[in-house]
Amino acid sequence: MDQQTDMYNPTLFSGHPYLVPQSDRVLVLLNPRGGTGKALALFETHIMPMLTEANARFTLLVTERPNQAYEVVRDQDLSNWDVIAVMSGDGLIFEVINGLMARPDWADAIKKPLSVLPGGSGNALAASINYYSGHQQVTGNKLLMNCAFILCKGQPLPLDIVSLTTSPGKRKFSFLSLAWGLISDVDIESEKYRFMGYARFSIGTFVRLTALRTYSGRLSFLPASSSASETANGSSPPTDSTVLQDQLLVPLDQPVPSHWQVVEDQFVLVLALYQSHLGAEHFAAPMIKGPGEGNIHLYYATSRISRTSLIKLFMAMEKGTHLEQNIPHLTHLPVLAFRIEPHESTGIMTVDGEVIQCSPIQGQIHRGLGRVISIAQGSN
Ligand SMILES: Nc1ncnc2c1ncn2[C@@H]1O[C@H](COP(=O)(O)OP(=O)(O)OP(=O)(O)O)[C@@H](O)[C@H]1O
Repeated sequence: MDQQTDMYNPTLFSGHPYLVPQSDRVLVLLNPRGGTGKALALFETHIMPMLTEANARFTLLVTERPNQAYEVVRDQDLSNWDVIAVMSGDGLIFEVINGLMARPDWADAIKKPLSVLPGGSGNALAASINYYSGHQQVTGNKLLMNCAFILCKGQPLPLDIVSLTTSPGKRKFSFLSLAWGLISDVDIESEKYRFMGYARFSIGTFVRLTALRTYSGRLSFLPASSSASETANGSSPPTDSTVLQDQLLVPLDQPVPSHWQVVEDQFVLVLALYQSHLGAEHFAAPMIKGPGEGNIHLYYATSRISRTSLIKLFMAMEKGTHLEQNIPHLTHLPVLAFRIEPHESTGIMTVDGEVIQCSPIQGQIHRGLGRVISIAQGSN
């Protein structure tokens, strides 16, 4: 579908019947402060008419503070809802996934279909779902309309989730990325240009490239070409089902298993990405064709990379052609698990665009643990 419109117009979708089952009950969680702060108005003018047309019953919950969405999905009876739609940037989706994983019945709860309606400045999952569903790369209201159409016409597909550990018992569940160095610096330092919307990332990249930083540390990873069923210590995975088991990992205070690869260097950037888009115009992993393929795409650049190469990288990333450029000192490989051990605690690390403390962290992918509404290629 390559139709795009700024305004809701039901006739545009004639021939594509709305498939939201009439009985579907949708909980819409909306962050009114996301992006340029227009999410609520856009919901009323663009999304509500589509949901009404689709006979979907929805309840709108406008969040009033950080962490509210986390608490709602952690504490509420989810049987009231068939779909949880999140109209926000990636930050609120992160809250929802972590709220679902904090429930005693997490294994069932995480299967609740999510739907993404872009309403923030970082809309990477929305852009990825838009791509998987066969749409052209678009931004702003066009992306929003495509995602609303996907909510109405799509189906729940498996969503990969990466379990991240920073210290014993301290876990986060991530649907998008772990970044250290240039990419997280730009993401966070450009917050002050939030009023510019998505342009904040271009300005932030330019500013950071003029004063490039390097970070010293150790990066370890388990290439995807290794046997996925192999556990970290060769034994059977633990059977305790009260928590999600990371059978590929050993505790952070122990050396990584001997079949992992280790790189010790000065890094300009490290990025572990598990969706196609890092932002609406950052087509960073074009090889990912669906939300549940089961690989982490690991990129890293060492301090030997030139500024010219970095500019080339970011420019080509807009169209997803960066891997065709053979950029020196940039490595890409699919992995199942990784560990990052910064030598210093200075620097910015982000999980799904949210800042975390810069300290040792490791993660492994759980293929198709969650579910997200998308349109599988070949199914429409
Ligand atoms: N009413 C609110 N006021 C302030 N913050 C809120 C509110 N509701 C949710 N939040 C918080 O705002 C954070 C960022 O939201 P979101 O990701 O939706 O927008 P964004 O513009 O893309 O921001 P970012 O680029 O920082 O991810 C979320 O982590 C959430 O906790």
